[in-house]
Amino acid sequence: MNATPDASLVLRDLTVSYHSPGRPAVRAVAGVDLRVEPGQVVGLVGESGCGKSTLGKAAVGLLKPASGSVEFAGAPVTPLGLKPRPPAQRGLQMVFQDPYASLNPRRKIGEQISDAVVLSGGTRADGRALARELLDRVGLSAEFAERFPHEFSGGQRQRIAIARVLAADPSCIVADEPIAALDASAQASIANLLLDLARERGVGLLFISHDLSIVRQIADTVAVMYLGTVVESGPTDQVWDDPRHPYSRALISAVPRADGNGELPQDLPGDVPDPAFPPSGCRFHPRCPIAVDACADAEPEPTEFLPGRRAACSVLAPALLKIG
Ligand SMILES: Nc1ncnc2c1ncn2[C@@H]1O[C@H](COP(=O)(O)OP(=O)(O)OP(=O)(O)O)[C@@H](O)[C@H]1O
Repeated sequence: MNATPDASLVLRDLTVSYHSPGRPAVRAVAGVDLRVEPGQVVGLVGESGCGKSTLGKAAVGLLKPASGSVEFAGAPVTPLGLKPRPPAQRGLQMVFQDPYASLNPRRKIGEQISDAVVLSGGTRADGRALARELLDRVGLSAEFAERFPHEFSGGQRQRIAIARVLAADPSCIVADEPIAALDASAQASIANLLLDLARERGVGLLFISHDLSIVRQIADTVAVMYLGTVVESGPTDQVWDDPRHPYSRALISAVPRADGNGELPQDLPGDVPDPAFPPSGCRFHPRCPIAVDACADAEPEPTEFLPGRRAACSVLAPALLKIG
């Protein structure tokens, strides 16, 4: 099983909005460009509520874009439920935060893993054989195929969920906080399992997490989100060692939160604004230590100041380009 060579996931100027009665629309993702190449691990980080999950769901077709586009393997991703997915899009799969919710409690896990084989025209016997092989691959016993989800720990269930995704022979996996619900020892092993899949099978991985230290360990490139926009992106080591956008700087020098739920950016005044009422111009300007009056007027375009490195900041742009 090898990933399709052209199986890139490409988000272009993606905007996703939520509409609730009596409330202004919430642009939870506001004009994001992002690319995940085969075999590449892209980390998506940012504080709670910045739009990471919304972006992940739109990337696999669980939410419909308000504007912009999502393409996988050169074709637009079909929103789920509208019409049958083209076979090539079965290669785009999602791993969720809560593995239990994605498993049927009443069916043996071997059957659930084998469904993907049957869906793509194989026999149930082939599916069962593959399920045993994949359970072994994700570090579980092939004998577990005969058991039910409730018999497993959180970390084991996430391995089962990953085995089920692998049965669809994915070329790209969007993993939305796949370790957030797990205990510390399971967190590292699930993150490493996903990383191994990217390396061994050439699977592209969009790894969404508020855990900066895990992202730093496994991601090749990282995108930092703030209030629906990507403010900085680039090779992980470079962004970590030398963040340029004022928000990335604050996030990367972050302190762990007392509730264990990610990190809090340091030295920033105020809270993340309500995305139903985003600030004008640059969404970060009311909290930004280097903002000037003009930042309230125009939204900054991302500037590529070094190959593969972008930051969206009008104040820094001239200096960044000079450095680049
Ligand atoms: N179904 C919904 N209806 C209305 N607003 C929503 C809905 N789901 C999310 N939002 C809002 O969209 C914004 C982005 O939410 P999202 O869950 O994508 O962020 P996140 O970065 O993944 O946060 P978390 O890590 O807490 O899940 C938030 O302000 C959230 O309140």
